[in-house]
Amino acid sequence: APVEYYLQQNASLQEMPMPEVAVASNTSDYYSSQSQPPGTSRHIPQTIIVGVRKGGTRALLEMLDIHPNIVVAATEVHFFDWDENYIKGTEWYRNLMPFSYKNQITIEKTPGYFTSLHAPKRIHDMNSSVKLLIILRDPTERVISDYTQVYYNRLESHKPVQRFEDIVIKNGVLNTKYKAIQRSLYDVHMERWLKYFNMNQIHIVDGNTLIKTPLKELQKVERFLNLPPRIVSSNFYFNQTKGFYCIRSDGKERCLHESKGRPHPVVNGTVLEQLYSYFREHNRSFYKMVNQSFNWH
Ligand SMILES: Nc1ncnc2c1ncn2[C@@H]1O[C@H](COP(=O)(O)OS(=O)(=O)O)[C@@H](OP(=O)(O)O)[C@H]1O
Repeated sequence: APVEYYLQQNASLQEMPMPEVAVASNTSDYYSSQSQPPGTSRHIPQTIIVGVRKGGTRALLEMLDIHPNIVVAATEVHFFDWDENYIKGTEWYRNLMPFSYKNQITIEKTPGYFTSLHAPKRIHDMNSSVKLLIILRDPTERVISDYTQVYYNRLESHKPVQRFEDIVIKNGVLNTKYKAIQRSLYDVHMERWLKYFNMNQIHIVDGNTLIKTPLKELQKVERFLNLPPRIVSSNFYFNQTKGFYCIRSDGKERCLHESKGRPHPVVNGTVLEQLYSYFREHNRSFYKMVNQSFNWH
């Protein structure tokens, strides 16, 4: 069956991400729950973070929220990938956006858009000049992160869990039908986006770099969005306990939710090699497509 077949099975409950919560009281969620400040209104997003799931989408959104010219939707909206939301129409979508001033851009993130069959066309139909942000990380690392999330979701709902290796290897060969593997075929998904959007409307954020040197990646995004540089190194501090950078903004410090940055299982070396070699060709084709290389295995 084609890749699309497996991706359409996305909605199975056990694979659903946990509902995301806003990390701090100074996010736009808090802002939008307030009464409408004079001179503001709700706008459909001029920029959308379309994925990828487990790429670092929440970190990217929260870090962009530092910028005074950016307001962000606090929750994942799933407008373009879930039919039951899409049929509610653009006004429904707009009403979920925070209030913004004229000099601010609205950003929402829904990681599921990247692998959705319908999202590219639907987003294009809404606004053909929208700017898209896609945050990607090493595809094998992304599979392990995806597995880890489902693992914890299942533990929390008292469902049985399987070892990573037992899902990924079936009858001695790589189980390429595993949805987490399908989601890491970046070239397959990117092809659909490029049917509707030019590369000059798309900016790819390196999720591995965002973890290590967030400022560097955010400055590139500021430039892509034609925003004045406002995000600075003092907006970040490394939290030793969490093992990740956290955010300092408006006199407050905040780290992402504990479900972000969870330890991954140690994966058998042979299995890792099988994954690396499976993705290698796809990565090469992706680099060509976007005219950009990444340090993936
Ligand atoms: N600063 C900071 N703090 C915490 N976590 C960070 C940060 N920057 C990037 N990341 C990485 O973000 C990964 C989660 O990605 P997403 O937010 O896209 O996940 S989701 O699809 O919305 O569930 C998450 O994946 P895991 O490490 O597997 O938990 C992190 O590696």
